[in-house]
Amino acid sequence: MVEQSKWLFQQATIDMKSQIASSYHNRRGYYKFEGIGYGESNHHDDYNNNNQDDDSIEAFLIGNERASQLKSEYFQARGIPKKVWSQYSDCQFNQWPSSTINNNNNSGFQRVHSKNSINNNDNDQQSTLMNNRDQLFKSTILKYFDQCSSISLSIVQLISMSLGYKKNDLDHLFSKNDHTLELKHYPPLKSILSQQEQQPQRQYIRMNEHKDLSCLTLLLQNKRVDGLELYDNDSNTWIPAPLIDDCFLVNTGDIIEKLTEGVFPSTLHRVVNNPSTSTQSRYSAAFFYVPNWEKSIDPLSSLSTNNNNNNNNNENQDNIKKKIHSVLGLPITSSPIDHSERFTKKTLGQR
Ligand SMILES: O=C(O)CCC(=O)C(=O)O
Ligand SMILES: [Fe+2]
Repeated sequence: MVEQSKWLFQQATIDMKSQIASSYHNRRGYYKFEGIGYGESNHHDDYNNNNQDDDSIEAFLIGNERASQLKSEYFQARGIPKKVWSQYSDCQFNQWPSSTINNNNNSGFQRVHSKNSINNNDNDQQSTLMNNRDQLFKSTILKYFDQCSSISLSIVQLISMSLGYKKNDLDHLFSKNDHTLELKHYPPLKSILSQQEQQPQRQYIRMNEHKDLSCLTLLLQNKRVDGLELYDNDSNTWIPAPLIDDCFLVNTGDIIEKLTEGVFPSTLHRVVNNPSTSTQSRYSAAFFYVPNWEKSIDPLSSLSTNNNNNNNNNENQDNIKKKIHSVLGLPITSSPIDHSERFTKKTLGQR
C-alpha cells in the first residue's frame, strides 16, 4: 500500500493529479489541504502550483467502486431509472490515475516517462509499462478496500458480542460497504525545518486534534515515520502511538460511541511532526468504516425495543444528523445522511 502511495504522490505529475482532482460535486480523487497548526485553508485549486516548498498535505480519496448502488433507496424513492443513477450529481465516483487517457494528450505524466524514450517503439513500451502501473495501483487499492471492509466487520462483530449482543446484530448497517479510504502524504516540512534549526526539539502539529465521525478507522502508517498521537483522558496528555510492523492502528469513531452508548468512546487524536523524522515523507492510509448512508444510527440497546419505539428512533436519527451537519456546516435537509460527506477536505481542518 505504501508503495502505491509513493507512486501516486511522488511520481505522478501535476497534470496527472489535476486530471483526477476532486471537486465540489465529486469529492473523490486527489486534493491538497493545509494541515499545520490552526491553518484551515484548503488548497483545493492548488494542484496547479508545483511549488517544491509547498508544505500542504496531499490526499487521495476513494469510496466503493460500485458508486451508483450506494444510494439505491434514494434514487428509487424519487423514481429515477437505474440506468441514469450514475449520472446524478449525488453519485460520487472513483477517479483513477490513468496513463491511457493521457497517452495522446501531452500530459505531464507521459512527458516525464517519455524522457528516456528514443523512438516510437520505446514509447509504446513505456505506455504499456505505465498502463500496468496504473492497473496495479487500482487493483491494489480496491483489494485493500475490500480487505479493510471485512476486517472492520469482524471487529464490529466482536464489539457486538463483547457487549452481549449477537455476532450479526450490527451487520445490516454495513451491507453496502459505503466506506472511504484516504491515502495521505505529509511531505517533509520545509518551513518548519528552518525553524527547527533554532528549536530542534519542538514538535509541530500537522493535523489538528479531532475525532473521526466513522464507526472505526483502520490506520496504516509507513514504517519508521510515526506521528499519530492519542489523547489520554486519565492523564490529560497526548500519547504517541508506537509504530508496530504489519499492524493497523484501529481508532474508534463517533458512530461506535453512539452505537455502544459510550462504552467504546470516540478517540481524540492528532498528527504531529516528530523532530527526528522531519526530513522524511510520512504516508498514511485511513480506512473509515461507516454505515450505509440511509441507515439510522441507534444505540445497540434499542434493538429489542425497535419495533414499538419508532418515535425514539426518529429522534436518534435527527440528533446524529444534526451533529454531522453541524460538523460539516451543511444545511439540515430531509434527505438521508451521507455519512461519507464528513471526510471531505472541507472538514479536514476542523477535525
Ligand atoms: O494521517 C494520519 O495518520 C491520521 C489521519 C487522520 O486522523 C484522519 O484522516 O482522520
Ligand atoms: Fe482521524
